Amino acid sequence: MENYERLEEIGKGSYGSVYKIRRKSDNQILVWKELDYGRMTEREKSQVVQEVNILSQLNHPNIVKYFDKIVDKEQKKIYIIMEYCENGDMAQLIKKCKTERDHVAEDVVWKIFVQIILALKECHNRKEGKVLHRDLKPGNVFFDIGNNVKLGDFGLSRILSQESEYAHTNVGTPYYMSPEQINEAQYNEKTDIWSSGCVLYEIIALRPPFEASNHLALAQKIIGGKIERIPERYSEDLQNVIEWMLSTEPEKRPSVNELSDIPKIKLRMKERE
Ligand SMILES: CNC(=O)c1c(C)[nH]c(/C=C2\C(=O)Nc3ccc(Cl)cc32)c1C
Repeated sequence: MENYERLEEIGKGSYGSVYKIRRKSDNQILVWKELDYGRMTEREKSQVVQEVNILSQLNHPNIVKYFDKIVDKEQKKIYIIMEYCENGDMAQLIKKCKTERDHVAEDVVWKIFVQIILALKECHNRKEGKVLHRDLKPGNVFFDIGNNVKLGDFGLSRILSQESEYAHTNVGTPYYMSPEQINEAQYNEKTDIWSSGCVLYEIIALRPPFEASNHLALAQKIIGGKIERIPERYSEDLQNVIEWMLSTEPEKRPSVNELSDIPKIKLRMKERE
């Protein structure tokens, strides 16, 4: 703790607050997610261990970098130290576009989309067992100083060990919940594909693809599978990939590898190599 100076609170992650901090040794600006495990159930505690374990193993330019963790036994707090993303999260970008009645240019949408796919590829194609993020939403997609996309907050993530191909605990934010999660069926990496389709839709339409005033009506819309076309200014290509990702049946959704073969995505992935 003494190695860092805590600066202002900048956000609320799952289970705790995110603070901007300064590492005294080199004045590097980082963040820590402060978690009060004193009030956590055993399950929640093991989830935190899982989060730190997963984050420390994932090393990719489009996933927030994990640096260290500090456990304060007296205060019963754990601090997860990660990289600072100067330009905040995508929820703020969407809010800004809405207030300024502005739209995200199609080219920027593809750039963001490609980086989310690259981050998901790192998670889903991991040889030690695919990692499901499970809580993809605009509030968990961050931008660094260069506006590079950083997938963050693996607070609800899960490593799918080889044998158990499916997970079944029900978590995640209602808006972005997939049909299979609502049906309490089993789900796998295609659930992340669904929620990244929701995120992509929201960057474009500046609202989630499925909205309702209560969970039941929302669930009916999500299972109903009707999606309003994205604004006319955006291409058929974009509309088609979103519809593909938001297929009600998980098997019909593309994998990260199938998404990588879409010409407009393949092209931009090559540019980033
Ligand atoms: C108003 N808050 C912000 O603009 C903001 C900024 C400048 N950074 C953040 C958040 C993070 C940040 O900067 N790095 C992070 C690493 C992991 C997680 Cl879960 C969150 C962050 C936020 C929410």
